[in-house]
Amino acid sequence: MDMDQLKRQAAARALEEVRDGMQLGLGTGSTAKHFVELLGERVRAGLKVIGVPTSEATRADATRCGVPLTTLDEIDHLDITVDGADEIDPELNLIKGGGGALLREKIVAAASDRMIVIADESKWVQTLGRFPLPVEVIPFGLGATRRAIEKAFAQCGVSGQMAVRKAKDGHVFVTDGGHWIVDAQLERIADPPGLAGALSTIPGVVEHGLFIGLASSAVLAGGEGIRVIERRKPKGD
Ligand SMILES: O=C(CO)[C@H](O)[C@H](O)COP(=O)(O)O
Repeated sequence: MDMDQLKRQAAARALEEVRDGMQLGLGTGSTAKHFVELLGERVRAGLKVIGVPTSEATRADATRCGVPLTTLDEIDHLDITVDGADEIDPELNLIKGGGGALLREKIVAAASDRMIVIADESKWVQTLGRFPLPVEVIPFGLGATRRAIEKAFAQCGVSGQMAVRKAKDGHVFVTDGGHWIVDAQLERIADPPGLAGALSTIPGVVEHGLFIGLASSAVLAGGEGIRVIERRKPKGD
């Protein structure tokens, strides 16, 4: 079975948790796109749900698939967010933002009663960090922000190359919020909550790709079948 089929299987498993009347956060990326497509099939068959997309790309996909959309200004909470991830550790800490949507993804996940992460098994790691950590930054004062990020890394015992993300056309990648992303090649993040806290205090950092205490469960599809890992601590701890 190829990777794309595994992603679709994980998405299909998460769809089993969706009930009539639910308000859903819709993630971004190739795995989340499978979820949106499968959800669209159910909506066309009569399921009543409403979704909040985490990116303009997902908004376009959901609209094409016939999934009705709303915003976090119109509704006061979400029942479930289903989203992919770049890395998932055994505490269900995540690295996200490979697709550049980390800011909206984190806002939507934090507004949800449950976040279900869907992925193929390759995203499961013992320690986060092999995937470059995305840090969303304000272009103004980037030099100062980069120095502050380096200082935060040093305080947390990590270091590595940082690079401003480029789009396929070679220009700087600009997020849906109009910001830039610095990708940091850290290799091994021993204390994800500590690093998340340190990055959050830097003025030019809008958000970072460490999702701590947000995922309720992870659905991992692999050659041996599907594994569902539930978070041990309650959400927010
Ligand atoms: O965080 C994300 C986008 O910002 C994605 O969820 C993450 O990059 C995983 O993407 P894919 O399902 O394509 O592997």
